[in-house]
Amino acid sequence: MSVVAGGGARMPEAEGRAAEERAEERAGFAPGVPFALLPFALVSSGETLVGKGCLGLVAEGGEPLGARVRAHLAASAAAQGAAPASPVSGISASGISAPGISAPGISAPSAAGPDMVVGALPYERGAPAHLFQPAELSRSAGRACFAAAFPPPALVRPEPLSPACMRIAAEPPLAAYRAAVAEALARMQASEGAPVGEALRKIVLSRSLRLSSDRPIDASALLRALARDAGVTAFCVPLPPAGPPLAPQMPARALVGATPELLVARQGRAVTSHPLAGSARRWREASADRAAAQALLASDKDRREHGEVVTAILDQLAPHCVALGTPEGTGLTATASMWHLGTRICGRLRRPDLSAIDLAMLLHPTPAVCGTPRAAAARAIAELEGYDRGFYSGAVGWCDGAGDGAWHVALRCAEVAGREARLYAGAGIVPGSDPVSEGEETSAKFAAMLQALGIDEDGRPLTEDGA
Ligand SMILES: C=C(O[C@H]1C=CC=C(C(=O)O)[C@@H]1O)C(=O)O
Repeated sequence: MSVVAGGGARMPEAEGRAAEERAEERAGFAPGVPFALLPFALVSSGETLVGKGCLGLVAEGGEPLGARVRAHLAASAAAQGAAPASPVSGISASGISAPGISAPGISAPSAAGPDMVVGALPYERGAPAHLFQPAELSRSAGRACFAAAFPPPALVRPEPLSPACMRIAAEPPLAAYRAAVAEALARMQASEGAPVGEALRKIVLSRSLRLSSDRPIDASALLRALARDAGVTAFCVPLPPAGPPLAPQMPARALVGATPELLVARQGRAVTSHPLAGSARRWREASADRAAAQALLASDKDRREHGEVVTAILDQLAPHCVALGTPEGTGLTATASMWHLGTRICGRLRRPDLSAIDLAMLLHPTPAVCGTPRAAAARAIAELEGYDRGFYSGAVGWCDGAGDGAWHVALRCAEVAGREARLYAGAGIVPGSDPVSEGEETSAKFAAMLQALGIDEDGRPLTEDGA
């Protein structure tokens, strides 16, 4: 379906587009390479990190990723004639300073370079990660450095002169997704007699929407819109262009999204995870919204779906921790569009040498994005989804030379490249799930990205009140 999205005065299409492309060039957004200048960003109401430029990519290779990150940062420090930089301390209300890291708000170039890598981990454990050492880093409590790095449109470019025209194709179509959910349920039922620990108990199935626009999609505007939700960590990870390395005409790519889920954070010996699973869409009308939240809290199906994730994370962390628990138990977590069941897990590491990236690789993929048992669920996902998830349901985050860092599950996101975007959403399937409801749940999860793009799931423009 082809429709017109957005507002603004109309002018002949070719003329309007040429004017917009001139404006993009003035603002440093060359048409076709709109992400060349995009920073890495993790934006939340608690803490914001913005990394600009790239001093080097963490190499691929046979070593575990954590070891390659340590080697990269040690080599970078040695090349600059310095001992590895001192650990980045915890963030305070006034922000922090460390080598290559500026005070909140303003990025200051550093000769030494930040003692940190940032980037994205793919869903497939064997696929290449995309981690790099930024040239400059800003970090702030709250969002101060976000506003500086991603200024509102009035400061860098005029509003679009004509509305964008966007087409959406569901891949797989909703009916095929429901059929895959039914097949997942059948496989779980068939495995019921399997030996203890081998029966399939949960499979997370996703679907995607392919979007094409008549002009480059503005990833900065998307990020700004997503970051308005106080319940998420909005992110932007610039990715290398897809396709052959010597294909300069390929548009650069970015992973842009708004996740509510913390895979793992490490600060010193303190380790935290905040897994989510079990979901309900939110409603505008307050009593309907409250009823949806209460029904979610009381739902046996959602509690089982959630319990699989908490148990798996506790089991994986336990051998590495001297203390581990869920101090607040399971409760509700809200984004602007979704309710989730969430459980904060806190532990104290036995050894100080297990870094944030080691911990992320230990836990990923949790049953929030894969299933239980992990290997059998991963096989079912590969067969039933039939596409490569790329970085969706992997993780985005950072790790410094001291091993501290935070990795967020890459959810409610899109891979954006030039005029194309691919959006993803999934749902956990357990015995008792219903294919139609799970399809509706994925639609509800698409809402955050679609609202930021100003369209509905069919590509139709949203009205002023977001309906
Ligand atoms: C897989 C997704 O969400 C996960 C995280 C929270 C709740 C989930 C659920 O209720 O199914 C999923 O496990 C997604 O948003 O694509």
